[in-house]
Amino acid sequence: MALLEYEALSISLPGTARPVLDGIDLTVRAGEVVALVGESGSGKSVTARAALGLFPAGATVGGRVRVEGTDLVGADAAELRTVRTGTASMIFQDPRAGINPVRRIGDFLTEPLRLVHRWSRERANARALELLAAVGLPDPVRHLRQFPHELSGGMLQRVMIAGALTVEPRLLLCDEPTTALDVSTQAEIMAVLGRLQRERDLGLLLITHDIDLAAAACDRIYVMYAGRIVETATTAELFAAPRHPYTAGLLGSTPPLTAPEGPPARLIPIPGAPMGLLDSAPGCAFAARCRFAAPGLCDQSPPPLELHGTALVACHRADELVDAQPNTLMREDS
Ligand SMILES: Nc1ncnc2c1ncn2[C@@H]1O[C@H](COP(=O)(O)OP(=O)(O)OP(=O)(O)O)[C@@H](O)[C@H]1O
Repeated sequence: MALLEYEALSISLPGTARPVLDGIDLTVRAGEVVALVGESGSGKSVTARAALGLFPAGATVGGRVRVEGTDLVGADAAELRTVRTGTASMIFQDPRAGINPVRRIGDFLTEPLRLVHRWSRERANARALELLAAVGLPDPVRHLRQFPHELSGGMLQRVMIAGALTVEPRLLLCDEPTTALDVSTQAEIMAVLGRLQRERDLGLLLITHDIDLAAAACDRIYVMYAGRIVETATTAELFAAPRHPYTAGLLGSTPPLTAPEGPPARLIPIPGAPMGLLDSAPGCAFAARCRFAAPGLCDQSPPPLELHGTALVACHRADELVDAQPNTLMREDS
């Protein structure tokens, strides 16, 4: 049984032209690190929140989201509580938005343990101290008494990671956990997450717009566009041979983490803009921005997510493009 499993999850909001999520299939196994990558507005955060049974107000929800077998679509209050206070935890982009500025760090870390799990103050404090040390904060005893404004953004994100781990979850959902931080702090936070994931054998779903960050941290990558998964493969396969033109576009529009030898690669932005919820297309949602779109095919019917080689790809032309090198797929002028 998968730790986290989405099966044809669809979410629609009233007054929109297309679903926020359209038939999402995604799996995270125990101890596995998986990324969900895509541009702003593609539906990554809505997908992550669904793993805690959090759906947008007024939404129509279809399909399944199972956490250790419990389906959160239509789950009752007791099932949701078990998942949210035990199995799964979430870390968000902005640590200051997730913590009460007038409560001490110690209260933030110990209250869930004392109020939900009925731990004694001593036991909860001991656990908080252990976790503050585990996330690499220098003075756990002092930090327990501090207020959020006394810590830097990077230190506070470590506190949020400690908070997410208080109940010993098996699944950690990380929604852009480093986007609000400077570059060197980003690397430190990713290192802390990686170490804790390995030590505790956590299943981890990393939500990010940064495909290089995903590659550095993850075993497998799902690429999302306009509410659909357009490609998924192991990180090595995806980077060696991206099969969807959007994946290739993402790879070509972000600077590589490590500089290759020779002159720096030219970065090529993906032309056009992502599709909003008020726009819809009868065919592939990426067709209007895709230099490989075939009139009469790609603009007519949505491509299904199908196995091409070892990757799942939603592109009508995936087989024709399979031999194209990533740089050919990305070049504007070839
Ligand atoms: N609660 C909500 N009510 C109405 N619309 C929503 C709600 N949550 C998300 N949306 C819309 O759903 C779409 C997907 O949003 P989502 O936050 O999942 O995107 P994202 O890929 O995480 O983008 P970003 O990286 O900018 O956060 C957006 O158009 C957003 O405006």
